Amino acid sequence: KNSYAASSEELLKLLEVEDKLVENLNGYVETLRKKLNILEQSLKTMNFEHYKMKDDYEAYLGNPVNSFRLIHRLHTDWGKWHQYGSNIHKDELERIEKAHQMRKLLPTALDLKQACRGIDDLISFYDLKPDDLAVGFLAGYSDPETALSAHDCFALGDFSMNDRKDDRAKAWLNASLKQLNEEKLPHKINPLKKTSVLNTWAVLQMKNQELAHDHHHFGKLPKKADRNFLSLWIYEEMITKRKCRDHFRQPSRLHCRYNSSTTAFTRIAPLKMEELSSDPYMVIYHDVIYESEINWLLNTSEFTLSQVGSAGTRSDIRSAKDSTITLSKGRVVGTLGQRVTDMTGLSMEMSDEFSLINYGLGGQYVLHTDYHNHMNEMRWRDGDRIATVLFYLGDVESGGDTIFPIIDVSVTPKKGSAVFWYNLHNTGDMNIRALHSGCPVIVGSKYVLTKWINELPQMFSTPCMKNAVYSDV
Ligand SMILES: O=C(O)CCC(=O)C(=O)O
Ligand SMILES: [Fe+2]
Repeated sequence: KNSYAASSEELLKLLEVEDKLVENLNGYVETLRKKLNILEQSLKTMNFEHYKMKDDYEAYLGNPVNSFRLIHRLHTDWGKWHQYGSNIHKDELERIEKAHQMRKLLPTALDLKQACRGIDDLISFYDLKPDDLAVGFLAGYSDPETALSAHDCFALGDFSMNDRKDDRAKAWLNASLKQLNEEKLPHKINPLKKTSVLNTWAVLQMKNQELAHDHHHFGKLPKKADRNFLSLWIYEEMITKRKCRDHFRQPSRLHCRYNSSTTAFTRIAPLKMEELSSDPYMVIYHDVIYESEINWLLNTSEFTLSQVGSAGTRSDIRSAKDSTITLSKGRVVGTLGQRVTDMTGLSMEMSDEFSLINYGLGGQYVLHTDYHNHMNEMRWRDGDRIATVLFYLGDVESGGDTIFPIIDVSVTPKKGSAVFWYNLHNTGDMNIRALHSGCPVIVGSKYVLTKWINELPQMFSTPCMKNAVYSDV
């Protein structure tokens, strides 16, 4: 048997095959529709009698003719219904048999592979984008009629993955998810499950990290971490050690207690907190934001697609979808501002507005520090970000930890928790140990709410230690 993908002659034959299949399925649907019509008719008749009787069955049965009819129809009609239902029409059977016969004319797995290879070559040779193909944009022409289905994209993603083109595979999987969300005519008999796509994604993600582990970049890097190279170096180290992947949430070296001392509020309603690090000072609060507040945040905010904000640039590697929003209005925002004060003992004056970030599949926040480290008059005028509070608005199925690679702390998003840490030393110097990153989301989506706290209004409430020991890396 010839390969279908190879020539247009062969493809023409396939068109004929499809013609016949469509004709056959049409006939099958027609036969079933006739059957359905008959059944609907009988149902009407039988319902009519049945409900007439139920209206007032004493009156109904008081009439001997009705009693006779009841017995008669139960004896004959209902028995016939069973017979009719179990009797598969000859035409029906023939249609199924024909579809079965035609299976041997259908393309095989090998044909599909060759077709995938064809598309893949097009992409390689002409530098096309899977995203463009997915929506029917090809070589300058846009035709929604030729858009690929979620299933198509998934098949191409699977092919690219087996062909070791991981970036391309990810692009296809993304396109597949997008089509899944937008599909107007989803396939009822052979539906594509979202979890299948997500699982393949997860496999890909893990494979990537395996590869990163195999390349020992270490040798090429400066032995003594030069300040300028620090970021790069740590980043490499992070990948190599697969910190994101290992869920090595450190058991708390310090201790867990209730915070009942920061403000008057916490004295009445202590917050559950867990200390993660003393340099920089870092704690997690549990159950610190209510379900109702989370719902308000997620339902009221309009997500605008944009790159993750000023503190860190978004990864070039990939980031499926993320969005930031500034929340400046609303009662909940005021309440949450007060909550942050209760947690930190810090004033919210001059701080950035809350920022809501949503990460989709593979979404990440590359290694960064939250401070600006302006070393001129801007610092005295605008202040720097002394501390950060990061609320987790939901759980993440897999991935998405916030990691602090220098101090080996990793925080797994947990709905209702918040992590608080200092970015600056008491001296006002930046603390490089607060370097952090949002790991790529593997499965699920991640919502966080960030408050970057300004140093200036804290002037009189935080201790000033002029000659503090500079505890760098
Ligand atoms: O999403 C995360 O885990 C990190 C977010 C972050 O670093 C920030 O908002 O500054
Ligand atoms: Fe950050």
